[in-house]
Amino acid sequence: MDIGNRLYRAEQVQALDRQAIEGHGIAGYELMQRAGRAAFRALRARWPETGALTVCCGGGNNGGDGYVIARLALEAGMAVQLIALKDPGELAGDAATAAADWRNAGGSLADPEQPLSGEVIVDALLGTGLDRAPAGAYARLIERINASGKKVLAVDVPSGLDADTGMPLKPAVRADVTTTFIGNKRGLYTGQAGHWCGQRLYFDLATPAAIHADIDADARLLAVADLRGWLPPRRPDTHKGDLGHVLVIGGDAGMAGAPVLAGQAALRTGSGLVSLATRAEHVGLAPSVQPELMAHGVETLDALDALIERADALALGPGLGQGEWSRSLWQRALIGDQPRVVDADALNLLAADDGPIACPGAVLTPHPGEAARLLEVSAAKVQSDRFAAARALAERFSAVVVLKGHGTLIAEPGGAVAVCPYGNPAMASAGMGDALTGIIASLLGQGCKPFDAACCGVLAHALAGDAAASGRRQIVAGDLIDRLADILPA
Ligand SMILES: NC(=O)C1=CN([C@@H]2O[C@H](COP(=O)(O)OP(=O)(O)OC[C@H]3O[C@@H](n4cnc5c(N)ncnc54)[C@H](O)[C@@H]3O)[C@@H](O)[C@H]2O)[C@H](O)CC1
Ligand SMILES: [K+]
Repeated sequence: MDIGNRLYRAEQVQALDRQAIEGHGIAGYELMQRAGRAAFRALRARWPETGALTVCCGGGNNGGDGYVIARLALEAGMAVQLIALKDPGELAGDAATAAADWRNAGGSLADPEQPLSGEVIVDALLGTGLDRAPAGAYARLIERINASGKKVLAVDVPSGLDADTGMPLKPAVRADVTTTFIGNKRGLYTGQAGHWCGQRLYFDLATPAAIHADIDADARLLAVADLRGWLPPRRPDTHKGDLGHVLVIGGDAGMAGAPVLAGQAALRTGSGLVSLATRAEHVGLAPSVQPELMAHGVETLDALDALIERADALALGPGLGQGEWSRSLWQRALIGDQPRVVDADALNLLAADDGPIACPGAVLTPHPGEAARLLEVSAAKVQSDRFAAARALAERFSAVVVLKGHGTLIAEPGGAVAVCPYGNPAMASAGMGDALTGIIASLLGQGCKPFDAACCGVLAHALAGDAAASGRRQIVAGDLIDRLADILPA
């Protein structure tokens, strides 16, 4: 796995720093200079015409990185307005060295009350040392940076953003680019992080891979290259019977289309056969929009049992509703031998049930609101630490959990967590969840293990959404489903 796809908490990154310094003899100031060089190069690459910088330096090593950047800019002939929130003479360690080198290169402090004059602002106020909400001069400068309308490069972490959770301890710097070093931070990839980080660039600073040997990543970033490894190989003699039969259960009054979208997505993901168990009055819809789908009106549990019997995987929940009919199907289909996806109203029924029901072999796919109901907390609490929420759900229901939203998380009982860095706001519309349910159910039916099916499904869904959106403001689930074939390698 690419080192940059290993995601860490801030305290783990500090341990990596120590490993590099104490375990491999790379001086801290050498690392700081490499960080400053990497950030400066990224800045020049992104904004090559820039001739003037404003560099905002805090009182620790994040500020130290800023002094390195300021010195490099001076040496490149750029104008540099450096605003220091701590007297450089009071800095310690590597930051003091960086400030001295900046001073020797001709650097001088700007009046902090002057307007921010640079074309690009470098945020080197706070990094992994953030331990409280910015206040006083830090808060005021962060607000000035955000109000400036200038382009912003954040050093290591946007100041004020919690590197573990992706939540801003307001105020936080809103950056166009965030350059992060040595250990990629898990909080840069989920929740609100995309809003505060902008483009995320990771640099290993040429530290030896060995520094990662003794520190287990807290999570991993999904990568496009992972897709092929999860997809069952196709042999020349493969036939539809080899590719699984998915049964989609849902489609109560007013929601006839949800199971159809899930079924279409399952077909596009490679299922051999897809059936729908839905309201009798909805049976005609599926074949009329997708003749490859088989649809059955299920008004008795015997009829459902016969269909479940023939299925290799279930997609339980799209448009299921929460009435008597819904609940009877849900009770029959929630637990069983086949792997299953439990989504939408099937999750709400699960949350309404007294006491958690273990769902071994299942993949639960809540959005933050459904997750909140399942954990009996507020949605804000879920979003305040998505990693903790996803892990708690996986343990509570003994199931793989997909916590949807920006930076979707996939957690399995026992702790492994994957993060999806793809997807876009044009996907915020009804039906996207039904499509994801169908994709994951299809992969389960093709023999993928639940965690792999969830990771592969989330990744394919997000990549198809990016391909379908490509700059548009809004797409519908059908647009995404149509792009799955382009995303999934033969
Ligand atoms: N360690 C290395 O070899 C490298 C580190 N790099 C950079 O260093 C920072 C981490 O530096 P650190 O001094 O630990 O913390 P910060 O600079 O983020 O914070 C400094 C200091 O500020 C105090 N503080 C915390 N929260 C607040 C707040 N809200 N307001 C004011 N002050 C606050 C607290 O005492 C902190 O200790 C890392 O991010 C990298 O940028 C190099 O990049 C690589 C080598
Ligand atoms: K910063």
